[in-house]
Amino acid sequence: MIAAHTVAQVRAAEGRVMARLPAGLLMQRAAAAVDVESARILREVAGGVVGRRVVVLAGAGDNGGDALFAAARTARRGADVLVLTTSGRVHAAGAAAARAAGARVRPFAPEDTALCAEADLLLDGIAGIGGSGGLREPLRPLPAALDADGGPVVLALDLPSGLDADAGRLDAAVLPADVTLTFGTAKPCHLLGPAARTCGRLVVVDIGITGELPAPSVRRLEPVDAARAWRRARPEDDKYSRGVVGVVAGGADYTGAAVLAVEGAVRAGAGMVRYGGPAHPAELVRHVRPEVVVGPGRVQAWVLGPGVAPDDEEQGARIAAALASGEPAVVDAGALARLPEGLAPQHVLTPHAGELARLLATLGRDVDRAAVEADPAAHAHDAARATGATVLLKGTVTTVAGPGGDVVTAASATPWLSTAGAGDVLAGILGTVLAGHAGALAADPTRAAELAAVAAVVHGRAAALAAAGGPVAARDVADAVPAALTSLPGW
Ligand SMILES: NC(=O)C1=CN([C@@H]2O[C@H](COP(=O)(O)OP(=O)(O)OC[C@H]3O[C@@H](n4cnc5c(N)ncnc54)[C@H](O)[C@@H]3O)[C@@H](O)[C@H]2O)[C@@H](O)CC1
Ligand SMILES: Nc1ncnc2c1ncn2[C@@H]1O[C@H](COP(=O)(O)OP(=O)(O)O)[C@@H](O)[C@H]1O
Ligand SMILES: [K+]
Repeated sequence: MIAAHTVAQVRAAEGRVMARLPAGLLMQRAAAAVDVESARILREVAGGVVGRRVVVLAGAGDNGGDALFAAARTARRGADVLVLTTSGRVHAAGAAAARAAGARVRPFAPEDTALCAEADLLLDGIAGIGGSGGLREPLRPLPAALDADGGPVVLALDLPSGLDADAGRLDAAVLPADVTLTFGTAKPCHLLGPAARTCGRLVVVDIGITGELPAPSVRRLEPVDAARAWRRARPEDDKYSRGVVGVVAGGADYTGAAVLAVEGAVRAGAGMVRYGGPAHPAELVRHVRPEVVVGPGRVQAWVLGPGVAPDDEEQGARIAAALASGEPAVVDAGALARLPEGLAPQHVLTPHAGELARLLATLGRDVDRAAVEADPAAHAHDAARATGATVLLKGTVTTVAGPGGDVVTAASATPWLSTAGAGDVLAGILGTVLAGHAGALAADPTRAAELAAVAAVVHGRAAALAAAGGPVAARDVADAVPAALTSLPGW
């Protein structure tokens, strides 16, 4: 898991640690890590450190201070270091250290854009967690100038300048990084889309504040977390204790969605899958999966809505009854258009951006698909708070928001997963995860957010395995789930 903390949480933790340490020690730890990474990058891309061109952009705050002390260390290794200050103010001790080590230090001028583009390595110490409002003039043209092939490796200190540390938004000019070294803990911008895409490879540097940090406000689940959370079959299990998934999916028009949701649930290891729906998809489901039981009975978790038409009264009644039962449920596609009052955290809504925009519009919000894609976490959160349910928003980064404010993400495994029916398979996988943890969810329904992200991690890994770098069909994603599970580190 990668844990991310807000600016307020980081500042509080840093304050407590700094009160007991000599002044400036945390900054030296940050600068030392930047220097080591800089040297590693220079050896990799320029074959060495001595004489290699390093341009350091240093802003007015402590982010600039980190950059200046890092510049001093890298200059002492023999690199050719030019520090360009981007504000009238500069960290005085840092600037003195850089100069004493042989770095040149002067203000940034618009024509320096070309110098930046020619460097082997560009350190971004313009602004960190104190930044706001995007890149300012005269730095705004810089990202476009660096975009060309053969430009420098950009190493961001703490975060790419221009990002708001606490948000996934990307609505202002940002200097995208190839590598981001973040200090103490990740920040929400590193994990939330679309901002996360500008961070490159993320490295969290231990500067000694971990013990003072509270529970993270945003988490990214990794494959090893999915392995830990996945319920294994136990010797004492029977099919009921392993979890029965009830699938209400498909109808006269969309029969395939029923098959795919069922496939997802079966392949993820449900003890039993019960299917509820009209005769035609039911026959198809039985044909593809003879192990499925058609008709009502006890279930531990539901998968509701894939392929259900808005005017399908028969399926609508099954969905309403399932939601009224209070059992954990995946609420997908057609079921999203008929949400009752009184949803709870064990109900996991699984919209894509367009569906979430429609859902929020029914709640009186003035949002469209583009607005959701511009800030997925904020909109998922809004829907979770307004409905009382957990919301898993699909997309490049899968973003799960609980009604209590927690956010859990799963990074994309392959963009080939954006294919018709992939969401139906995810719904089935998640149904099995919820059914397998029905007892834990009864005790603490807020665990649904983490479990939803677990399902997304496994779905993504199955897609990556099945795709093997190329296209993949939804059905193949379901088929790859067992192999995806056994390939998890720590399985
Ligand atoms: N607080 C601490 O204990 C530590 C902080 N560290 C560093 O300090 C940073 C936070 O330092 P500060 O609180 O001084 O804040 P920052 O250095 O992140 O930014 C504040 C300064 O940048 C200017 N600024 C804000 N937005 C800008 C923008 N969009 N473009 C250009 N300039 C902008 C502001 O006018 C202000 O002077 C962290 O991100 C991290 O890099 C590290 O040294 C580790 C320890
Ligand atoms: N660019 C992308 N990169 C990675 N995964 C994606 C991307 N776009 C969508 N996905 C994933 O693909 C799946 C598509 O689901 P969905 O839109 O519901 O499709 P359908 O309704 O056709 O089944 C989701 O799991 C989503 O997270
Ligand atoms: K920065």
